[in-house]
Order: sequence, then C-alpha cells, then structure tokens
Amino acid sequence: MRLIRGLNHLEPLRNGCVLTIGNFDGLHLGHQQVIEKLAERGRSLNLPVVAMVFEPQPLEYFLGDHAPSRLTRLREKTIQFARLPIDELLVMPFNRTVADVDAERFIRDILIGKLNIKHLVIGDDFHFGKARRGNFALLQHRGQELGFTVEATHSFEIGGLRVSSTLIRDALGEGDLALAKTLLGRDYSVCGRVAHGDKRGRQLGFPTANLEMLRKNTPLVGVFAVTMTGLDNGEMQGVANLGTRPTVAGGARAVLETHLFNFNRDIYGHYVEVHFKAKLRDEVRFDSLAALKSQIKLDVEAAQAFFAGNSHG
Ligand SMILES: Cc1cc2nc3c(=O)[nH]c(=O)nc-3n(C[C@H](O)[C@H](O)[C@H](O)COP(=O)(O)O)c2cc1C
Ligand SMILES: Nc1ncnc2c1ncn2[C@@H]1O[C@H](COP(=O)(O)OP(=O)(O)O)[C@@H](O)[C@H]1O
Repeated sequence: MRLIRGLNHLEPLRNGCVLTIGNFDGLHLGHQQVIEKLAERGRSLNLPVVAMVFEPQPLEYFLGDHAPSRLTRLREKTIQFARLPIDELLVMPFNRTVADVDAERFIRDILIGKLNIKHLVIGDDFHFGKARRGNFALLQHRGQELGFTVEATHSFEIGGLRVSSTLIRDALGEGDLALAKTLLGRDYSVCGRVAHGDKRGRQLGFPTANLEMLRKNTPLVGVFAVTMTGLDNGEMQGVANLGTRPTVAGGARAVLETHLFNFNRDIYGHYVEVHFKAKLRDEVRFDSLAALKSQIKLDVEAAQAFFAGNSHG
C-alpha cells in the first residue's frame, strides 16, 4: 500500500482506479467488508484499489472539540489499512478550501481529472462539496455521463447490531471490550511512541511505558489487562491505566501507561501497540501514593489472573 498525502503528490491515474471515500474511523468489520468488495472489483477490472480519507475528519473540522472522539488516529488508520487489500491510501487535508469545492468540480477535477475513477463505493448518506450539495444521486447521474459506476455500501450487521464507529465508541465508553472486539474484528488498540513521564512509576515500584493520547479525547478510560506488541520479543502482557491520573493531577489530556510483567528494559522512543483485553476497574483518585501503590499491586494480580484464566480456555 502506498500512502499519498494530498493530491499534489498524486500523478493523475491514466488507467483509472476503483475508489471508496469515507472516514473509516476504526477500520471495523463493516469497513473491512467494503474494502474487500472494492478489492474484488479492482481485481475484476484490473485496476488499482484506492481509499480516500479526509484528515482531519470533516466533523472535526466543523465541530472542533465537540466532534465525537476518535477510535483511530491517522497513523493507526494507516496501519490498519495496510493490512487490507488496497493499493493507495489517499489522505486529503480537510480545510476551508476543500470544504468549499463545489460538488460538480469535485467530480470533474478530482474524481475524474486526477483519479479517473471507473467504480466508486460510498455510503448512501454520503454528502460532499460546498454546502454538502453533492450526494449519491448526483454521482450516479454524472457516472452515467462520464463512464463510472456507483455503488452504495450496505450496513453490515452482527447479531442484529449495525456495525458502526458510533456503536464501537459507545461500547468502549461502557468498558465493553468484548463487544468492541466483535465489531472491530480485533481487540481495540492504541499505537504510539513511548514518551518520558514524571519518573514516578519506578519509585512506586511499577515503571510504566507512557503513550500520550494525541487525539482530543478518548472513548475509553480505566484500568485494563493489556498486551503490547512492537518490541522485538513478541506479545507481552501487562496492566495499563488510560486516563488523566487524578491522583497525581496528571492534566487534561489522557495518557496510556502500561506496566509490563517480568520486564526491565528502557523502551523510550519505541513505537508500540497496546491491545486492550479486559477492563479491570475505573480510574479513581487516591488520597495518597501509598494507597495508589497498593491498588496497582492488586491490579497486577487481577490482570495476571485474567491471563492465567484465558490461557486455559
Ligand atoms: C495499573 C495501574 C493503575 C493505575 N490506576 C490509577 C488510578 O486509579 N488513579 C490514578 O490517578 N492513577 C492511576 N495510575 C497512574 C499512576 O498515577 C502513574 O502510573 C504514576 O503516577 C506514574 O507516572 P509516570 O509514569 O508519569 O511516572 C495507575 C497506573 C497503573 C500502572
Ligand atoms: N516492566 C516495565 N514496564 C514498562 N516500562 C518499563 C518496565 N521496565 C522498565 N521500563 C522502562 O521504564 C520506563 C518507565 O519508568 P517510569 O519511572 O514510569 O518513568 P516515566 O515516568 O518516564 O514513564 C518505560 O518507558 C520503559 O522505558
């Protein structure tokens, strides 16, 4: 998969492509199905498979802090996309200029001029262009004139539930990691680079690898049994706190802190992925560091019990 940031970095696709456009936040099972179907189309037409995402997501541009929390930041989306059968991920910066492009021009200059689309897959509620005037009907119309077909994605259901980013956000908000996993097709995870903290963890006896949650807000808070990948020794088990650390007055922005079992290495600067396996409890404010330390000891035991139970069945 090639990652292309902005149309300026894209040579016009002379032979055309098959395209889908969306937010793809979370790359959940519904998204994965859309990509699989698009890839089939690409194979039968012998054309490259392209996905277009906007960054920031349009709602974030318009609503700022009031936009729904993100499941996946761009880098995480990129990692998940790379696991799917697509050739190009086209990331379009979303700003006033893009928001103001009128729908006809978006079709003419971008979809045809640059991408030369032959087949397009979008949600039937997809709107685009200035004042959101572009929609499915317009695309179908222009498709007939300009020589491309348009297909609506069908909502994908599991056990009667319509898979959506919103449903996953709600599941995470309730700490229902099992439901999130069912909808995502994998454990919910967060990626990032291990950063320096306040060096308090070591004093407490529980060093923690810290990932700053760079997204504005996180749908998930609490203490969890987790695994970490990205280091050279495979999947490692640990316990993690995701939140604002009220005991040490952490700050407004959430941090993900992972204490790994039976591990004692400097991993600052490593790019890792933390996979959430089970929620152990909510984050609380303790009156003293001693009380926090006793609780962390119990959390470690609870997480180890979870892993021990799971390995037997
Ligand atoms: C398993 C675990 C559970 C935690 N639970 C809480 C908590 O409930 N409330 C809280 O304020 N901080 C909690 N913390 C965060 C600690 O305050 C934090 O790890 C410690 O201050 C070290 O910070 P540092 O890595 O910046 O040095 C928890 C940390 C771990 C590893
Ligand atoms: N078992 C472990 N789990 C997590 N990090 C560990 C562990 N052992 C050593 N480390 C290292 O120690 C660092 C965490 O120590 P800590 O005192 O919490 O410092 P900081 O406040 O900078 O996070 C991690 O970033 C990592 O490099």
